[in-house]
Parts: sequence; structure tokens; C-alpha cells
Amino acid sequence: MHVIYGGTFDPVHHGHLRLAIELCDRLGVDRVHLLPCHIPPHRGDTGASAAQRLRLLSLAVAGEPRLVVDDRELRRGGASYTADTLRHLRRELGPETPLAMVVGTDAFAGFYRWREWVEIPALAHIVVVRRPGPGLTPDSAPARLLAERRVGSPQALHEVPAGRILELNPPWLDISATGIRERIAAGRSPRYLLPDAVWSEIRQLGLYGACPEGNF
Ligand SMILES: Nc1ncnc2c1ncn2[C@@H]1O[C@H](COP(=O)(O)OP(=O)(O)OP(=O)(O)O)[C@@H](O)[C@H]1O
Ligand SMILES: O=C(O)c1ccc[n+]([C@@H]2O[C@H](COP(=O)([O-])O)[C@@H](O)[C@H]2O)c1
Repeated sequence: MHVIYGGTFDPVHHGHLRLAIELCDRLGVDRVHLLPCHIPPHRGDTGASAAQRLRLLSLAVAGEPRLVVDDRELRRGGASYTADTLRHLRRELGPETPLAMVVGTDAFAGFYRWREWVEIPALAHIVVVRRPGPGLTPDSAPARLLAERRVGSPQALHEVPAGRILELNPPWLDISATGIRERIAAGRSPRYLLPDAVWSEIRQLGLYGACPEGNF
């Protein structure tokens, strides 16, 4: 099974990375493909450019063979619509290979606003990772989709190429990219929330208001 975990990763942090490793174990796959978006279709400007976010992500996964960066959305350019990405991947993988995309409950709650979202279950499975918080609104489109397509075990995803939804509840580290950007902009250290190599590069590039000569 081919597993993709997409995000803005502005910047990538230990919440993302820890989840990706948990996914390898829980889904029974050798690797998870981290897919940074080029232009996120649903939010304003990013703090770092797409090329910078890709660079930070590549530094974060260096030396970890289970985490692989897939830069196809940057190569494609424009707004990164997941349905387009899944179609490209489906063409590469062929019709039979199981393909799964991972989203947190926060992202899945807004799934019905994604472009061509009704096409997505025909292209891939969805793994919804529960995030502490309000969860899905009862009777919303994503909640109904989940109820119709929910399966109880990761094994069920390996059996067919697409169309099933699995909810997972791995430990969720309380880290957000927004919190990290705000911390850096306020002159405070984000150390240990993200890999040291990523933090060093952020300072080097002066991203998010970081001061290269700062003593934190
Ligand atoms: N702490 C976390 N642990 C695991 N997954 C996370 C965590 N934070 C976000 N995610 C998930 O990672 C994916 C990409 O998220 P994103 O790049 O937007 O990170 P973020 O920290 O939520 O960023 P921001 O604060 O800028 O919204 C989404 O599916 C999101 O649900
Ligand atoms: O295709 C869409 O319309 C769409 C709308 C919102 C989000 N997405 C994807 O969802 C993933 C998580 O987004 P985010 O904002 O939480 O980083 C990322 O891969 C986005 O490209 C996709």
C-alpha cells in the first residue's frame, strides 16, 4: 500500500514526524510519503516559500528511510488540489495498488470544501487521525462519509485499492506549526518542538522572523 501524508509543513515539526512513524507501524507499511503542498488551496500566504518548506522537510527526514518526501505538488506548481495529486499517483501506481491519504480530523472536517472531494474516495482510502478537540460535526458531510465507509482495521485497506476510511487514534503531540511560527516571531525558542536541523536552517534563512545571530 502507498501512503501519502500531505500538508503545508510551514514548518514541519515533531507532531508530523512522530505521526508518520506511528503510521508505518500501525498501517503495516515500510514507508510513508510526506507531500508538501505548493500553494495550499484553502489558506492565506505561507511563512516560508514552497522551496524552503521542502528544504526543511528534507532535512527533517534525512537518515530515516521510512519517511520519504514526495515533491510532486511543487513540480506541478499552482494550487495543490489533492484530487489532482491522487489522479497522478493513481496513474503511476496502476488501478490495483492500494493508495491511502492521511489527514487529521481538523483537515477532514473541512473535506467537503475540497475541490472535487466526491471523487476522492474512488481514488484512495482515507486515514483520519483523531486530533484532540471538537471532532466532526454530527451529520456533516465528512461525518456521513465516514459512517458509510468506515472500516475497523488497517488490514481492510490492503484488500482493495481505494474507497475505505480508517480512523486511528495514535498519541497526538500538542505541537502546531502556527504555535512554532508565533514563538519564533516573538523571539522565543521552538527547540525540541522540531528537529534541530530544521531549527538551524530556519535561523540560517531568517524564516518566520528568526534572527540568524539570535542566542536562542
Ligand atoms: N501535532 C500534530 N501531530 C500529528 N499531525 C498533525 C499535527 N499537527 C498537524 N497535523 C496534521 O498534519 C497535516 C498537515 O498539517 P499542517 O502542515 O497544516 O500542520 P499544522 O501544525 O496543523 O500547521 P498550522 O498550524 O500552520 O495549521 C494535517 O493533516 C494535520 O491534521
Ligand atoms: O484539494 C483541496 O481542495 C484541498 C483543500 C484543503 C487541503 N488540502 C490538502 O490537505 C492537506 C492538509 O492541509 P493543511 O492545510 O492542513 O496543511 C494538504 O495536503 C492540502 O493540500 C486539499
